Amino acid sequence: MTYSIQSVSTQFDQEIQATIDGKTKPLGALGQLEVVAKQLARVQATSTNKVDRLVIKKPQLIVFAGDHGVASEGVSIAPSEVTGQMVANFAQGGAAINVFCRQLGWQLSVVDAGILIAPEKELQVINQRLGTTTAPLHKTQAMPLEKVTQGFAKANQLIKQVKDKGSNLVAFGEMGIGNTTSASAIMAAIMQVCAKDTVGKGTGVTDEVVLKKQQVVEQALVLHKEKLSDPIQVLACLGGFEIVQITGAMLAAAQENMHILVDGFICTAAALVAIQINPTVKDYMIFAHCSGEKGHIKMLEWLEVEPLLNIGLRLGEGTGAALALPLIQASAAFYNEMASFEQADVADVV
Ligand SMILES: Cc1cc2ncn([C@H]3O[C@H](COP(=O)(O)O)[C@@H](O)[C@H]3O)c2cc1C
Ligand SMILES: O=C(O)c1cccnc1
Repeated sequence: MTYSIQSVSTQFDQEIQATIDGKTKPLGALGQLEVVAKQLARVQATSTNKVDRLVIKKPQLIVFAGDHGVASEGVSIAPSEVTGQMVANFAQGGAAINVFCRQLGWQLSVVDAGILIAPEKELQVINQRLGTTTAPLHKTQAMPLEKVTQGFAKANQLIKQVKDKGSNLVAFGEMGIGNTTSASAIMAAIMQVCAKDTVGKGTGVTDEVVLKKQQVVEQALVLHKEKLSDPIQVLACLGGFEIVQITGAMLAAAQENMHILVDGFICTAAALVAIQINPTVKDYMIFAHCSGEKGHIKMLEWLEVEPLLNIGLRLGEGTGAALALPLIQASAAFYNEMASFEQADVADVV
């Protein structure tokens, strides 16, 4: 699958910076909100050729769920069944992500990307199943290559629908017991670092289990060594059905000129792969937070990006992304609504 992602417009950079600097505040005093405002303006100018007003329309959060064969190695505090149980919880409105979406005005969709226990028919879960679970990544490929292509196609369609409904900002969350092991393996493969630097406690496993996770990841990296220079193969060998679809959805969202809000460790692993596939996608990404999961800060440093929040979240589900939305809205609001020195008749300090 190839993506045609436009480089974001830089032709209005001077005008954007002048607008930001002209507001009634000391230069740079709104910190990262100014960085986000500039990024929003660049992305929006790419399709509108205008930078006079920024809009955040119908923010949409999508949680993708997938089960992982590696979970049977005991790499999590929970068994695989919990993935399906949490999917039902999402559909019934009881999870952390539901609470924050209700509080903050996100539209929330839940996607079954391939889980062991399929949700009851009456539950509102979008069926984009690529299977029931991946294979254990340290013993064989997690999935055949075709599943990656299929997953990208499904994600693409979903993003088109979201765009058609009028959204210009999409965030992703994930649910999948064992997926910090998969994400750690992806991180190690792409950043070319060893398992020791990528594996953390996930749901909160003991130090003994962390060692077991490291061994599993090391074994997977050795097993698939020949294939890991290709990002699509990285997904097939080490990924999960939810991670595949998040990667595809990020690329599709950039192609649709939408803002992408990246959540924690697992979603950033998907972002790493997406950037390998098409580096331009990065211009559309805003990094919501720095997770408490050990490897996340290293991923963010490697990407040379600054997350908006650092409040020790280590949950996933898209919770960090959900909580960062008000900051993005604040960035657009100050850009649109703050008076300039001239308008307010304040002596210009610039
Ligand atoms: C009840 C429960 C709710 C969750 N919500 C998100 N996760 C998070 O934990 C999992 C990753 O950690 P690990 O690799 O250690 O399994 C993912 O499902 C992630 O979304 C949860 C985990 C549990 C147990
Ligand atoms: O940062 C995350 O996304 C995360 C960390 C631990 C467990 N689940 C998700």
